[in-house]
Amino acid sequence: MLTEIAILFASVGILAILFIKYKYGYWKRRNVPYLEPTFPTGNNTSFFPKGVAVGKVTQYFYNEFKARGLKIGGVFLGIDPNLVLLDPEDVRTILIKDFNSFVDRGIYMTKTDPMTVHMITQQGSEWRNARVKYTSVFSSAKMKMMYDTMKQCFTNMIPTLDDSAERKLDVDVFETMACFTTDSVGATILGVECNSFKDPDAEFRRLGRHFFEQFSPIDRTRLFMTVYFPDLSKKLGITNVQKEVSKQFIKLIEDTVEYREKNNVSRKDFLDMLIKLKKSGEQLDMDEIIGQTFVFFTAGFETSATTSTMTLFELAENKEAQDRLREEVIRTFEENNNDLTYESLMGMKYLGQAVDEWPPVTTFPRVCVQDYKFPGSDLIVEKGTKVLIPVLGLHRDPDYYPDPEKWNPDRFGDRNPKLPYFPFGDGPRNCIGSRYAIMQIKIALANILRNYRVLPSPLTEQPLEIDPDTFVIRTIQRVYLKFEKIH
Ligand code: HEM
Repeated sequence: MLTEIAILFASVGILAILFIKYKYGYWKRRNVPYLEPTFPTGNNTSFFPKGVAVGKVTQYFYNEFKARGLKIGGVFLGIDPNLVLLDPEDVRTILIKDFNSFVDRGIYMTKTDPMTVHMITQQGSEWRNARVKYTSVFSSAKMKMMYDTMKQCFTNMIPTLDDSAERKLDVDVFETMACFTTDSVGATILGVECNSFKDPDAEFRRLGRHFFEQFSPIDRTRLFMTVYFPDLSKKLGITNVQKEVSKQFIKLIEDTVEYREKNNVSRKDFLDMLIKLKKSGEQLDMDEIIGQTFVFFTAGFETSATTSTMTLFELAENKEAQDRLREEVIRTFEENNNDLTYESLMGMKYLGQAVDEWPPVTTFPRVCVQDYKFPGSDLIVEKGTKVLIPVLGLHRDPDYYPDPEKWNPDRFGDRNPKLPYFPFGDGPRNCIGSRYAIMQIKIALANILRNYRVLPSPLTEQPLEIDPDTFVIRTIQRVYLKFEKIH
């Protein structure tokens, strides 16, 4: 009996090794230059990624292939082959012109958890229907409608910054920006007052922190499985959202929708628009409301908080740029009767350039949905192949952006549109929330600069390094700054 069990194990082991070897032979068989993978993570360097997708490692892929003079290269994430595109023209072609062959992202979702099913992960016609439905929710008219609410949320930050300025405290900038973006997203999307500044343990801030920063060994194992073995994970119904986060968020949304429907409450927020869509006969059930509001909440606060944090850090290090930006802000306020309208905020040129210098996303993927031949090449990309856009690699390539590590908003003064720049993706599946994000970041930066001088803090350990495990750029070290009130 023991011998038979040993033979069974040995056979399964040998079959598994042969299967993995076969999978790792994919790019060789297709004659595509590739990086040698190692089981189980393939070419990813991060064993326990903290999120849904790979991150900084894509810059390494980009640099490796670029050093070999290549325009495309093959890598493996887990055992799945991924094609890395280096040529900005190829990137634009698949995102825009030949979008129909690359509609999906292939980011993990499972129907067993509604929190994982939303616009980022939806595929094919399901995604198309959602995109049509929600495009109007993000129109510039709707942004203007939310502008005052967002501006109001900024005032929540003032007592904290005033107090820190008076007591000369070092401020944890990401935490402060995340409290603002959480309040703002909570108010404009869910119509709730999050009170993140008043209560450090406020429910929504706690949820956001939990989702992006706190992973138990079980959560990490789930993330490992869903990133490296998505097909098996799907069969097993494994979710990549922490159970506690799911439970709390679902309850919050269900209770709010039920309350509003029962009491006929109408508000100027996204949830209200979704409830109205549901009432108007659109196909929209509670699971969909949960998934979409969850992605608006998570995509809405973390990325904007990162860009705001890093821009403030750079401004503290570059006094001249800070003074120049403050001058523009004060002039704009003065020209508008000491107020800041939506139009005047969006019209500030140097502010726009400063924000453009810190795009927070490292990469985004596409999946080939029908066999595709690249123009001017013999390569046929097979249906089902994942394609990685190495955004960080492209944005920090000195051939396009000289001295790329130096923060220099002037490089966006008269940017050549041919240069690769994909902070919000591109084409029909670009970021639906880009207007919202820019408005939110600009409100924070303009109002801070008008009221405070931002200074470096000795508590920030430099040089700052990007955490390799995250998909949105996060520094390993916390960023602290000092704020000095301008009277
Ligand atoms: C600085 C802030 C932000 C950045 C840098 C950012 C970046 C991105 C990127 C790179 C993509 C993928 C685009 C592609 O595949 O072509 C994306 C998609 C998306 N983003 Fe954002 N985003 C930001 C803020 C927001 C906000 C505020 C929201 C919503 C409130 C949002 C909602 C979404 C959604 C729903 C998608 C999926 C769109 C689709 O598949 O149709 N994002 N974002």
